[in-house]
Amino acid sequence: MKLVPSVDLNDFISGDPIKKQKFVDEIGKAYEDIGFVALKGHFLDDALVENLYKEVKNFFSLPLETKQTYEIPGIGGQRGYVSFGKESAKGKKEGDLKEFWHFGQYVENDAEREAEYPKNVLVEELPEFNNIGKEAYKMLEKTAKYVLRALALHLNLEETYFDQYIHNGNSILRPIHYPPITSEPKEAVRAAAHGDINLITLLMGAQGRGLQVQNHKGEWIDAIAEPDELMINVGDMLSRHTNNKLKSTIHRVINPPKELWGTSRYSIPFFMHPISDMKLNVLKGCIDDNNPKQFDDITAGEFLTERLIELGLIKK
Ligand SMILES: O=C(O)CCC(=O)C(=O)O
Ligand SMILES: [Fe+2]
Repeated sequence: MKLVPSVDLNDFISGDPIKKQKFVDEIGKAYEDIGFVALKGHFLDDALVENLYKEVKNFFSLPLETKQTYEIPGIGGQRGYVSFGKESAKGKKEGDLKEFWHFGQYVENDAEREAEYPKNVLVEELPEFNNIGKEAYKMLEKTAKYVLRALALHLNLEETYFDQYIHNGNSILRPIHYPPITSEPKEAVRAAAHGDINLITLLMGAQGRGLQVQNHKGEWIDAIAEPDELMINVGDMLSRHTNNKLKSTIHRVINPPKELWGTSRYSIPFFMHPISDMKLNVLKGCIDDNNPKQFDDITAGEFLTERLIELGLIKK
């Protein structure tokens, strides 16, 4: 049984109103149910994906001392390198078995917003890593914009409702390396069960086994995408904003069986965040007698800070 539904973004941008509506209905239904889709027809071409993986592998292969020169204190790991074991899922004390990098927004024509965000960190040893990261960031952001337009229509909002909040938004592209496992990990896993913080997440690299999502019955389901698909899921910000009509599904990355401990896993999520002043207050259209308002009013900025403290990335 295929458990994560597949959709094709070409339907949405085809100009054919019937196909467009079909996409809106399919993704809307999937997000009210399992909270995940596998999406074809995104804006990353094969060469970009291949080069991105090559550069990401080059970066994580650098000596630890070199990588650590890019670990910047005081910014909650929001740009540059975060070393192995630093991040733990909300409520968990063991660190995840991963190291990662963060590319952030390339702000256009807004000095105030630019001053709000930490600067992107450039890797001197790998000029192409910086260039390809920026290109992938832009293409994932563009893909996410169309997905959010479809969701706006599903929620009976203006199609471009989210555009104002995501332009120059606080999105993050996070290449992750889960290194080979060299000793009994005990309680630690590659990524402990969690919901994502942001509006939506676009994940490259869910082709191999490892990623699992939890269904309504509490069962863990393998989420595996085709090589040309991105896995796209709802995050907690969008779930709050829609009064949990759209579901932010708990997911995790399990450790491989012992015979595969020697292999690395690479994955590259793009966390689509809005600008920090977006109000995540529950939309009026998502409240009714059967589903009264479930969440307090909060801005995206306040919510993010709360969660980064819980993840151990910023200290109180
Ligand atoms: O590595 C993966 O496949 C998923 C990672 C993930 O869920 C996350 O970083 O939020
Ligand atoms: Fe996640």
